[in-house]
Amino acid sequence: MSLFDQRLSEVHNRLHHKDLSVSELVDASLKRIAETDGKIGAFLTLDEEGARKAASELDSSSGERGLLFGLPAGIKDNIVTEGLRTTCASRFLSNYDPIYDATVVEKLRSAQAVTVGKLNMDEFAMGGSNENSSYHPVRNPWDTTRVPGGSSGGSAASVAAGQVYFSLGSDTGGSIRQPAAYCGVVGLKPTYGLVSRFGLVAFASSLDQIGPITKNVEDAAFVLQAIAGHDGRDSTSANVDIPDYASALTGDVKGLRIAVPKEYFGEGIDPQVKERVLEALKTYESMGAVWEEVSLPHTEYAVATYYLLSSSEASSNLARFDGVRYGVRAEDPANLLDLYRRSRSEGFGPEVKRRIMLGTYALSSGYYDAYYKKAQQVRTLIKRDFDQVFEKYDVIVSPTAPTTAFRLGEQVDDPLTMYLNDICTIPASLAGVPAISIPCGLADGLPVGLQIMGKPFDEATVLRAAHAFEGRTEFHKLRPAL
Ligand SMILES: NC(=O)C[C@H](N)C(=O)O
Repeated sequence: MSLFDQRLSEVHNRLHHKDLSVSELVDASLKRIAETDGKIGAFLTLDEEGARKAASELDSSSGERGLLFGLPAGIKDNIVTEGLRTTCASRFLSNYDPIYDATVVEKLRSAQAVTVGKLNMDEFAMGGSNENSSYHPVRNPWDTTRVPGGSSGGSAASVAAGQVYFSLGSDTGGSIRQPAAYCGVVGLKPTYGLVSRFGLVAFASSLDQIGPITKNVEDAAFVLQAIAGHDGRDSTSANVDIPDYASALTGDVKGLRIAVPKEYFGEGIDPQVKERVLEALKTYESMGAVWEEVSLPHTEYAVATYYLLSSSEASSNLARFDGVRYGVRAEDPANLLDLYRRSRSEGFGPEVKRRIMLGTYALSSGYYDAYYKKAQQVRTLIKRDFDQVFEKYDVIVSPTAPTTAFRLGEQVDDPLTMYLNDICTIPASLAGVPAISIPCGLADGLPVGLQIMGKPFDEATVLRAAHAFEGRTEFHKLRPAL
């Protein structure tokens, strides 16, 4: 068993008894990356020197230990790290070394985790396969001819490949959960506002959330504990009490009321994926939970609503990349307009350009009411569907993605098919509610993800339900043969 397959409590126990050092943990991470990343491509930047230095400082430190003491972590490359290159997997930011740390990075440091590097992703988090990285694609550790999902593909693949103990990803419409499902790991998108977005390069500000990717639910609870909380530097950060998530993991789901929305089991859902999810519901039944079919009637509009709103917000957020303030500047511009035009044409990849154009169109006068405003109204209807179901039920369960990981190249020229992969994850994003993906079995040797959605700020119940399932099953222990 690899060091990173041990539970956090075991690792901490060994560190405490000096049977293991932080330097050994970091060396194990760097060695595994050196051995496997040629095949996977999860990392864009490694910080070997910084990680080794942090490890030796922790080894010689005394006093109370942080929650994530000594654990090697990878960070998605759209979360800024002081002095450590942060590219968002874009050519535009190929020379960007931030002058500050994101709040989550500060929080990881104060919890004493060790950052080993920055993880590959779809450019500016736009994509569901990681093929939109301007540098190189990520490959799925279960089958390197397949995609790891996206946009946090590097974050999910690095945990699945045992390169790091945990990682951080970001989720706008499924970018933590779908890659976690494809790579057979745990991925949690918190309630909008629970985790600070300060220092997350904005894609769609009303949807973006940072969250953990881990090998098991208990670790997800610990990482969430470390990164959640109010931050005055993010105006959308919620000022709520943060419960002790680990103490919610009781293993007990007796009487838990599970809603199963029929719209998530229709056309386009792979029969084997459906089968695994129905088996998971039987497992819940055997533990004393009760489930019933419900309807979330506006589900069919979710994908269109999301791509209108997220592209509109992206077109506005990405206006800051103009070759003047950030990023690579076009050579020898004839005038200011030429500078803008060529810097943006050369800096952004095709998918980012597509979204900027879609979003600019949706926001332009004359079309605003028909597209952007209408989409905002539909978003409210989708949110209401959730509110109504949560009046009677504690959680909503569905597949995380309609299929398992597809092959590289299979959908890259077909943006619409690519967008439809988000059908199960987007509604929770639009409603702003928490959702986790956990492994629930294999289909033709590839991992299937189970999605559990919860009430706003009720991560504790989501984690409890996910953890109880893990206690009854062995799926989270399956590892790819790399
Ligand atoms: N960013 C996300 O959450 C993933 C989604 N597939 C998108 O491209 O927008």
